[in-house]
Amino acid sequence: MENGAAQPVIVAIDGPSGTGKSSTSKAVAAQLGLSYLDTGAQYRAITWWMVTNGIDIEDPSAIAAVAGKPEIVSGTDPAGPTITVDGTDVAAPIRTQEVTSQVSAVSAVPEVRARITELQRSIAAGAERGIVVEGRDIGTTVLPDADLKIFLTASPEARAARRSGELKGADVNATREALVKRDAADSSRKTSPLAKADDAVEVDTTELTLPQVIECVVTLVEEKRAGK
Ligand SMILES: Nc1ncnc2c1ncn2[C@@H]1O[C@H](COP(=O)(O)OP(=O)(O)OP(=O)(O)O)[C@@H](O)[C@H]1O
Ligand SMILES: Nc1ccn([C@H]2C[C@H](O)[C@@H](COP(=O)(O)O)O2)c(=O)n1
Repeated sequence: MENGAAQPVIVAIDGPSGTGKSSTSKAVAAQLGLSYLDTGAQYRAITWWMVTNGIDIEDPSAIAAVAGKPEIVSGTDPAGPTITVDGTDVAAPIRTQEVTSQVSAVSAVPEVRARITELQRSIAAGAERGIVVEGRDIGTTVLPDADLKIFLTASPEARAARRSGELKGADVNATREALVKRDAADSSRKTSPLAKADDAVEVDTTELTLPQVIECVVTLVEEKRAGK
């Protein structure tokens, strides 16, 4: 631009569980001075609220009836992203096994998706310098006009090894089975399933280190900004 101010850039990063979306998105946003939004954390937060309030997760109509109740607030600083529900910091409880095992069922309910999608669009629209938004349906549904769409993949074996390392020695086979099951549920739901947008750039991270993936995505954003 003539005045030297960069146009805000919207980057959508989607992909299955454990492909490196959060680590990559946070680092890319920090490096480029952009905001960062973890949409999985928002679905986890609404799931935590449902569990805490005794809502029957097996009953989509019970979930739909209260989908508008919790107030979810996401802090978008990549150096310290935050998430609260009705003013309570839920960054830790949304990562429990109880929430992880139920989040696919809650996030499949159309009323939940409508609510969270609206929130995501309003956060992206308010990001003055631009934003990196990561999830499962960002390029296809939430921000179909994003400037750059990335779809990260990795073999289930690589993803399980990464996750079990993170979970300090959790059984790799059980971890692999759990993530493959969650991906199947997220890919097969009717409303905005996990999917690669037709115009997304696919990056297979199986054989790449995290710094290599970050460098690859930063380069793609810079090329986009330079109009290449
Ligand atoms: N290319 C890579 N090589 C090795 N480890 C990686 C790579 N990318 C990410 N990791 C590690 O894998 C783990 C999962 O990464 P991350 O949480 O970023 O994935 P994700 O796609 O956001 O997962 P989820 O969808 O389940 O939230 C982390 O411990 C992270 O440090
Ligand atoms: N855009 C999104 C983001 C996440 N979800 C659902 C499906 C995932 O299994 C779950 C947790 O996400 P994670 O923290 O593992 O990234 O949230 C979704 O449906 N759409």
